[in-house]
Amino acid sequence: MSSAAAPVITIDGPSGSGKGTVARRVAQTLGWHLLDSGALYRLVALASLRAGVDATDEPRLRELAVELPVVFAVRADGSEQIRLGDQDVTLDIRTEECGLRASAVAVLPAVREALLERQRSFQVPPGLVADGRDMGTVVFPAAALKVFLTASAAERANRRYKQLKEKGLGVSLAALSRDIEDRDRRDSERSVAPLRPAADARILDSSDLTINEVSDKILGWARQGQLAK
Ligand SMILES: Nc1ncnc2c1ncn2[C@@H]1O[C@H](COP(=O)(O)OP(=O)(O)O)[C@@H](O)[C@H]1O
Ligand SMILES: Nc1ccn([C@H]2C[C@H](O)[C@@H](COP(=O)(O)OP(=O)(O)O)O2)c(=O)n1
Repeated sequence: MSSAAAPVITIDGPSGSGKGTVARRVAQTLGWHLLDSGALYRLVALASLRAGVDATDEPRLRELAVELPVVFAVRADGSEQIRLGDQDVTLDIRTEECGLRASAVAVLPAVREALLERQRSFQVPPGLVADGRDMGTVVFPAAALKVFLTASAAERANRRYKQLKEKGLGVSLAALSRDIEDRDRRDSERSVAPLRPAADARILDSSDLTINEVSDKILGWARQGQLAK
């Protein structure tokens, strides 16, 4: 099978809707590859913060995105590790500071363009599950199954609050709710690749569903579409 023929499932949606968690589960169940596209934007954000590059300096940010020395690795205990050069940045990219900066650099067309081919290179057999904002609309418009995962803003803020606390990254719920609102607005209102469902996406509201229920629903759609047994 050529790599272009490898099937893709896209899961797009706003922050805290559960995309990353569910994409990982679906990929594991199917034995497919995983693309956490948000991690790439977060890595550009972190690299820019560390290099003292301004969030509006499009030419320098583009360079950082082109050069990004990222390695998605698995540790001996099976956990995932994200490296930037020889530095383990798995946790550093998950802070709200990095999320907000990622949302800011993601507005810039040159940054998005610089990351496009890198994202498409993940489409290899036996298949790919890709999560982000524009996976179904821009990066993989021919994906076999497109899901747009949502949840109420309050539920998403609560989830993110618990998640960051578990990781030892302290933040107040009120500040987090504001950050999520800001990010929702910026991600949805930008002119290039805004956050919105593809015309052929299935919309799934996870506010009252467990992680298992969401994963099973998507796997059911994959089976209906003959993508899985
Ligand atoms: N359906 C769900 N019900 C309850 N918690 C969830 C659900 N989906 C995800 N979560 C939790 O919410 C947090 C954010 O999920 P994550 O997958 O990182 O969201 P996203 O990638 O959309 O930002 C994680 O701690 C995850 O375990
Ligand atoms: N495909 C993507 C993925 C992320 N982004 C931008 C917009 C998001 O606010 C940031 C961070 O994305 P990420 O998916 O890691 O964020 P959440 O886990 O949903 O909070 O990057 C994007 O513009 N396009």
